[in-house]
Amino acid sequence: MSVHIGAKETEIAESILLPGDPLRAKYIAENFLEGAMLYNEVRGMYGYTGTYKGKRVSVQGTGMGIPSISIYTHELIHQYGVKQLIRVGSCGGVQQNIKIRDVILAMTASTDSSVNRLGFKGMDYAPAGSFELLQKAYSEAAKKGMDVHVGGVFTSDTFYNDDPDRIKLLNDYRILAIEMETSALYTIAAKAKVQALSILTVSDHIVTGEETSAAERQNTFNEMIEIALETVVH
Ligand SMILES: O=P(O)(O)O[C@H]1O[C@H](CO)[C@@H](O)[C@H]1O
Ligand SMILES: O=c1cc[nH]c(=O)[nH]1
Repeated sequence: MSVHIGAKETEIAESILLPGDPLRAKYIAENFLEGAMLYNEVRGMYGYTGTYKGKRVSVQGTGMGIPSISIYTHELIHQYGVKQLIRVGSCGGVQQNIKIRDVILAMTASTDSSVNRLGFKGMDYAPAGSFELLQKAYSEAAKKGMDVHVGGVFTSDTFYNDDPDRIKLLNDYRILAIEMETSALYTIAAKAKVQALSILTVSDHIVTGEETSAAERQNTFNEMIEIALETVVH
């Protein structure tokens, strides 16, 4: 057991999917994994281990924001020996060519969080996803005929932000979408020398205000989940 995860040492697989929402973890376990066993209920942050196409895979909710995902990834890597971490999250589209329901593979994650600056003695660090996982995810998506966007995302410490200049700035620098965890995931994984990737579904568009319905979200989340699981088994 770790401080926030109630699993025994051997109950978590080396490859894990990380949704922010614990109920998305339950949904993935119940609909995509065979023989899924619930290993964590501490704080309602569900974690399950099962198999996908014969390979042992876990799925763990991380909560929202950098502090929360940092706790779970730290414990998963350092106390449970997890080696491959794939976030399966939602995000807000920024560029005009990004449409709701699109899937994004996050190559890099810029951020307004000061966590990395504190750790890097005032210097800027460039959090990047695992090239191997990115390449596999891209090719698995292509095999399924799914169009995905690949590029930089922005990890924000705030969900509600009404500064209009911020969106223009992100747009000018070709940021594809905003979410709240990837910068921390990539930084923690890099230091621990393990692989990480964020696969994101656009749930709403920050500029146009378009939104998905709950049913639409579920179906498009399925595409992202399938890409993540195929990436893990190939
Ligand atoms: O859908 P998840 O994975 O939680 O991701 C996004 O949704 C939450 C905000 O609603 C933040 O955690 C953001 O990163
Ligand atoms: O706009 C959005 C949508 C999902 N997640 C975010 O962080 N922002």
